[in-house]
Amino acid sequence: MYQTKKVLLLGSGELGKEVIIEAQRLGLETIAVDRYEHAPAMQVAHRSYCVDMLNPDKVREVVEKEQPDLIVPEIEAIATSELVKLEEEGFRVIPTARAAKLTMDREGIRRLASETLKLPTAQYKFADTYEEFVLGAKEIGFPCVIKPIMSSSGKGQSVCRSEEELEECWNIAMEGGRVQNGRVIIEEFIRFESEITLLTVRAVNGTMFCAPIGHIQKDGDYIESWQPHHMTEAQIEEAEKIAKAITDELGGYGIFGVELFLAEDKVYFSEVSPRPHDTGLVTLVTQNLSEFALHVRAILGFPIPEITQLSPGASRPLKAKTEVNDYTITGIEEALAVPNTQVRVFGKPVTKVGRRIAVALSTAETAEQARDYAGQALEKLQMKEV
Ligand SMILES: Nc1ncnc2c1ncn2[C@@H]1O[C@H](COP(=O)(O)OP(=O)(O)OP(=O)(O)O)[C@@H](O)[C@H]1O
Ligand SMILES: NCC(=O)N[C@@H]1O[C@H](COP(=O)([O-])[O-])[C@@H](O)[C@H]1O
Ligand SMILES: [Mg+2]
Repeated sequence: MYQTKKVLLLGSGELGKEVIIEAQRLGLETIAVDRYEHAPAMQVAHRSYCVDMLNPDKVREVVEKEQPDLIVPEIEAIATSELVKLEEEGFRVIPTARAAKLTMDREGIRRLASETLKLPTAQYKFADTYEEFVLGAKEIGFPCVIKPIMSSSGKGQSVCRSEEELEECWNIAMEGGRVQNGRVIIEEFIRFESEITLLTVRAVNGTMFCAPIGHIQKDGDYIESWQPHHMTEAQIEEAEKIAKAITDELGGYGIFGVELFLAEDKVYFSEVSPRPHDTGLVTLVTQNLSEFALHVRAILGFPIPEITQLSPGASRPLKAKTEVNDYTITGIEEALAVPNTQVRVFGKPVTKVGRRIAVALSTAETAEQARDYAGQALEKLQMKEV
């Protein structure tokens, strides 16, 4: 038998699926874990487990049974305090258990970025009860952005434009979080000109940055991303400075998605994923090493001599419009007739409104042209209930 390292992925969505594929390309043994059966990464891993990852005992049980060389968080909603304990016992958590814990909820990472590192962020307040929330929102002012402290892809997020909308925004947050815990963050609404993800990789040979990825978000979830995004020299310098500061603080090896808002006179830090980023799916077609390949190389302690952007590119996710149990995606053949275009189907077992189920990826001579191609491809793709 070929003897190799064992990677245990906590979270098995579309991003994890690509991580597993890259890990297998380097001969690793892969185990996928998630809260539901038939998750995308489970479909390509050697083995899988379906457990409640917010339950510390369940996380420990799988880790102790499998004895992985690397524990790789893929989603924020994990019992990260247990990861801290497992790390103390000698298991390796990517990038570090502290990074997973701090970014698990918006409070840990926001306080670290703003209060400890003094990075520029939107003003913010936290609230546990409706009364605190009302006071906090009035203090921040309208419009403000409300988010459950533990959620991602915009779940439970809303923009509150006036006092009349407070109750509705609170209810959205209570229903959308990944755990039933009332705490929310209230953020000042930043009128940015554009926003980017600066993929930053910490590897054995140092910290490197990918070309900036521009993106557009709707209801807190990305609907389009492209690379490169045009920035001034001063903006790039500021963005890299912020990304270096936050990733140095989090430490460990791996890729980080540093989310930044570009305003006329300022670059704001928004948040950071200590793992591959959804907007970075575009790197599957633009770079010599995708964000997934970079992550795997970095966590194994292998060198990354250079990150080269081979072509401008763009991505457009296909999001389900309804909640169904049996579905298919039509129009793949037509989408693939668009020049320089690929489609990745995630194979999620069921849909929910707004759930990402596939992505169109295109390259072209310019990011604008690539955006146009990816848009044409997306138009052809449709979720159909069967
Ligand atoms: N304070 C803010 N001001 C203006 N827009 C904001 C603010 N906070 C968030 N947004 C918008 O909402 C988007 C999603 O917010 P955020 O990244 O905090 O949510 P998320 O649920 O963590 O998303 P993901 O997991 O996909 O990164 C941002 O990319 C931005 O477009
Ligand atoms: N913004 C974070 C992000 O995109 N995470 C990706 O989405 C999956 C969850 O999707 P689901 O909610 O459809 O199961 C996660 O497992 C990860 O791959
Ligand atoms: Mg985000």
